[in-house]
Amino acid sequence: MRNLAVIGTGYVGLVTGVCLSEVGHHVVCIDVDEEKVKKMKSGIPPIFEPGLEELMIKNIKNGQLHFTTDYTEGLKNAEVIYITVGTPQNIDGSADLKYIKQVAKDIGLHVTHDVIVATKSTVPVGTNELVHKIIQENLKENVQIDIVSNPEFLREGFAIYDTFNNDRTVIGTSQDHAAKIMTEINQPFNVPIFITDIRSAEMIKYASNAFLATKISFINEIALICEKIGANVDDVAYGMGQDSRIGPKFLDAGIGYGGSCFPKDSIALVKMAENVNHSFKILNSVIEINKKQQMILVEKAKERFGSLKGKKCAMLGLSFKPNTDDVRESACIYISKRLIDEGAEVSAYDPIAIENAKKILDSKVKYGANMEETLQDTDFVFILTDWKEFIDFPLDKFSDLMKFPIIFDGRNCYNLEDVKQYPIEYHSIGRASIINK
Ligand SMILES: NC(=O)c1ccc[n+]([C@@H]2O[C@H](COP(=O)([O-])OP(=O)(O)OC[C@H]3O[C@@H](n4cnc5c(N)ncnc54)[C@H](O)[C@@H]3O)[C@@H](O)[C@H]2O)c1
Ligand SMILES: O=c1ccn([C@@H]2O[C@H](COP(=O)(O)OP(=O)(O)O[C@H]3O[C@H](CO)[C@@H](O)[C@H](O)[C@H]3O)[C@@H](O)[C@H]2O)c(=O)[nH]1
Repeated sequence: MRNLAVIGTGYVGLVTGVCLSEVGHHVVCIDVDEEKVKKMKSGIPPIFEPGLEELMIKNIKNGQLHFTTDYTEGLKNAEVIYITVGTPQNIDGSADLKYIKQVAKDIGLHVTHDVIVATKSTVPVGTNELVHKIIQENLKENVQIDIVSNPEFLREGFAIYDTFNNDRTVIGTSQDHAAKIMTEINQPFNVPIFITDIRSAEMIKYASNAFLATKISFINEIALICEKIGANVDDVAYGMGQDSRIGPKFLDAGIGYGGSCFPKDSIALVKMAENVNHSFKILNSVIEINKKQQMILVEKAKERFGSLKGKKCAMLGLSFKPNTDDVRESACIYISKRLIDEGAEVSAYDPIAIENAKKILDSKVKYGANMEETLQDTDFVFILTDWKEFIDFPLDKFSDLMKFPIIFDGRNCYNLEDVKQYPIEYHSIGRASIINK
């Protein structure tokens, strides 16, 4: 088993550190955020991720997992250093590499022995070469630095499961020695390993996210056509997904994709293509379709009511998808703003993301303690996230709590035949509306 350092403890860093310690490696996680490190040292994860806390506490207790803000201490024995810091967007949409560059400099300044540096952050093609250059420029000792691109494919909400059950691990390197060590470190996860060159590994990550985003925008366009021609997009997606060349996943029509990855990575890939004089037309359309799709419920509500001025809306679901408290690029940000601009009153509820939402949504948004309180006396509901709590909510309760239940479901949470049993007006995505008085 190896001594490893993980720099950055966001989703990727913390999950990576915890899972590597779980399979027996000795891991030190380094972060510049002192508050966060203090919390993690006492076993409190700064993010909500099913199963993470238990594994974290277990491995801290058995001495496999440590946290520090000190690079000297953190890198002292590391045979592999993982870089997992954020790569947010610049104003023009390209990837902002300021955290990556800072980390590369700090590795150069602190490392005193031969080491492999593996980048897990999503970085534009060529970045690992830049990381190598910055480390070399700052080295104080004559040591060997091997560079590896090791992109991360985990999904929030399934991060631990994905680490142990991923479809592939990608290792990009030109060094046989580095490929051998990285393969050995990853062996306990039992995930197929694909070794390639650094640039291809970097591109695999962006191309994968862009392709998944494309599937989502494609089915959302199909949904809009289904509504106009009287087909049911859920059945269409099911029928398409039966073809193994297409596959059933990522064909759920809805209010588009959000989160910390697809929106930023798709724009970053467009920019990367522009830098080599290629106009990435499909991906530009995917992004444009997604922006439009995020507003689809507002358009439906405006069509239904004429004006939203003075209307009371209950917004259910604030995280960008279920099983996470992450609200980064969640559709609720744009939808609530538009509702307020249209003069509507917005009450909102989410099982776990309210505190994060409060930090970014307009102060005019009011929050309910539960679904019942949020729905009380509202004119219409927007369902933005397919939380199990919403799917399981008894449909008759909508009529009990609302003046007259008008539901705009952005995630197709309910079966149309079930809805027909209740006095509910129901508008969903890519399916016929139900007007039951
Ligand atoms: N979130 C995901 O599900 C996911 C999945 C796959 C890939 N990625 C990619 O992984 C990268 C990280 O994403 P995230 O969501 O985990 O990031 P994040 O922004 O949530 O966390 C980054 C962490 O790095 C720390 N940090 C910043 N500068 C540092 C420094 N100089 N030294 C030490 N720590 C430092 C921050 O304090 C923070 O804790 C991004 O490139 C992202 O695109 C994310
Ligand atoms: O059929 C679908 C599938 C997803 N979504 C939406 O797409 C977004 C992203 O969902 P998901 O991919 O499950 O979440 P992430 O945690 O953002 O994971 C993506 O982004 C990560 C960061 O790069 C990658 O590591 C993962 O492989 C990739 O799935 C969410 O808003 C979902 O609601 C749909 O609208 N329809």
